[in-house]
Amino acid sequence: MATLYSTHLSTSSSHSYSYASFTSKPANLQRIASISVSNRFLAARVSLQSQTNSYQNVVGLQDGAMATKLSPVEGGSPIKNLKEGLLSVISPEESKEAASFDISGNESTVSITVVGASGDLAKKKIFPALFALYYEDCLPKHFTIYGYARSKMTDAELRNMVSKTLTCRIDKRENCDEKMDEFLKRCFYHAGQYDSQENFADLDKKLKEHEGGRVSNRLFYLSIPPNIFIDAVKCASLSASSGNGWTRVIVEKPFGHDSESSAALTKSLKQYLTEDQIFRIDHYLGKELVENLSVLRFSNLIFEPLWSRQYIRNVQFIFSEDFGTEGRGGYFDNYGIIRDIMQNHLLQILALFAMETPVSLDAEDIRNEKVKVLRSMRPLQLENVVIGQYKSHTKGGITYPAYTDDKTVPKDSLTPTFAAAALFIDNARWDGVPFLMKAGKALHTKGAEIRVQFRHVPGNLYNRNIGTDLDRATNELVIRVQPDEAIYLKINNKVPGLGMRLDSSHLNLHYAARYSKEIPDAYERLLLDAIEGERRLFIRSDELDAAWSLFTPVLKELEEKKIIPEYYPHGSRGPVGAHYLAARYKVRWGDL
Ligand SMILES: NC(=O)C1=CN([C@@H]2O[C@H](COP(=O)(O)OP(=O)(O)OC[C@H]3O[C@@H](n4cnc5c(N)ncnc54)[C@H](OP(=O)(O)O)[C@@H]3O)[C@@H](O)[C@H]2O)C=CC1
Ligand SMILES: O=C1O[C@H](COP(=O)(O)O)[C@@H](O)[C@H](O)[C@H]1O
Repeated sequence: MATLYSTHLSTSSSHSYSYASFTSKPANLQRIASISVSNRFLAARVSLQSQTNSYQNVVGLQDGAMATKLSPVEGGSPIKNLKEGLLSVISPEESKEAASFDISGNESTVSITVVGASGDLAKKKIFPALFALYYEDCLPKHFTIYGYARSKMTDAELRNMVSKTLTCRIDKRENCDEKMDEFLKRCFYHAGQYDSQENFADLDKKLKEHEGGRVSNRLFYLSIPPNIFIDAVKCASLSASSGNGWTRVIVEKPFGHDSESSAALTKSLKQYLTEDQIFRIDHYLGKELVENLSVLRFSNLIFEPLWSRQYIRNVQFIFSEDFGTEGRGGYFDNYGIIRDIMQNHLLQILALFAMETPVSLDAEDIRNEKVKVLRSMRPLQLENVVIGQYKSHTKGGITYPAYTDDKTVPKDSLTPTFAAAALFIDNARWDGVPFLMKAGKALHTKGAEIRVQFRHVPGNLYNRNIGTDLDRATNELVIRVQPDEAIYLKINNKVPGLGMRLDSSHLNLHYAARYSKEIPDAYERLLLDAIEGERRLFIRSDELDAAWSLFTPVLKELEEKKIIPEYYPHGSRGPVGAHYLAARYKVRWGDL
């Protein structure tokens, strides 16, 4: 008889939930430590413990119903009987039921506490993402969501607040209202201070009531200002962590202000949590096109051979917003655009872009490669940075405010709302290739993209037809992260006709045209990963240290020397200094 040891998997196929089971228990197997199956990644990681050793193995799954034999495990002598292990995929109905059991066959539950539930991020992103996961049937059978903050609110008031931001997928909308009602019934609120163990102990009691004696797994999402992270972690960990399941904490950025404060934050967090329990979120890593970066590169033969200094002239990471810091000036003024966007979002994308092929898709293998890239980089030099700040601008009778018009920003603030930087990776693959970053608020457009500019064709036969501007004729690969996601490659082609005129065209993978399914929000992917214990898209502490080491010296220098930013009109293309910086490295920004 098959014994159930397992957990759930989620997928978009008809077999949306399944469990893994062994048809017979290998004789010398003491316990199955964990089986995490996710055919989001078409793989299962199986961890086993025998009397003397622990083993891990990753097995492939094919979409839909199938069974996979486990091959002998790595490390030490294989457990012979393990070959008898069989992963089987069952029907959605059976499996939804099975998903609520842990590996020992006990019923389990997940409690998600949004700490800072009254805030902007909770309303805008976290609750809508949790609802989207519920709507897509991705949350476990037994789950409860708690909002926690100091504001006084009843459950009904929280539900009312949350309901205003919930939406259903445009491409589905089936049973939308019904699903929203069901979801809201699973949301509760507990008012408390962030530094009160007593208040968290009260929360613990309420969570236990909902958990009803099942194995309790608890996820805390710290959606609060950074100065209260540690208080909240201390109280949650001492008074409200799970007694018999896992406890994980998602920590929002900023992870410190510089190398020293970041190290101090990590040290304090580790007084109460192990590194495995800390999920440092960078929501750019959850964006669909950022996820696709590795797929594009490592699953297509045509790109990887070109991915080096030999063929790539420069790489550009560009972020722009067409609005200012409205409403967040108080936070922003302490950080500035380099800390807000470059040191985390753009640098994380750069590391993924430039890393060597990881040994596997396992979180540690990927993070190992990313950290190597970061540690091979030269700390940013002052001469390789341009900073700007937006000033007021009147257009069409409307006056757009300056950054310093924000009441929460000091009138004499020098905080950059724009920055451009040139970075270098001193390794064999990327030696001498400029990696340019540009990020700004209150610019003329909103978007995020990666631009890869390839070298000129040597001895170009078509020089005459192209003219003198060789730059315009080089290939460029653009990964448009947002909005209107796309991956396109700029190539040269002949204009049809009897003459020989060259044109530049795009081979375009335009997501809206190619896929009818709505792209999930980054927070959905990351919340689901945290629930499933998948760490691939979260920042490890050594990555964080390496990232701060690159930016801390220049940030200090900018602040100590009180460097005046170049002022640019609200709604413009930003400071002209960014063009001089690029030109110094013979680069032209691709977004012009
Ligand atoms: N908003 C966004 O778009 C993004 C936010 N983040 C990060 O996410 C976290 C949450 O952001 P956001 O929701 O905007 O933050 P908020 O400023 O809205 O704060 C969240 C909640 O924390 C409580 N709070 C605020 N200030 C204090 C304080 N000084 N002392 C104690 N409690 C306080 C308030 O709840 P109450 O008074 O009810 O206790 C508030 O509702 C922050 O770390 C932020 O940097 C990251 C990316 C984007
Ligand atoms: O982390 C942050 O990101 C947002 C931009 O995120 P997006 O997903 O809307 O592109 C930015 O506005 C904010 O300043 C920053 O803290």
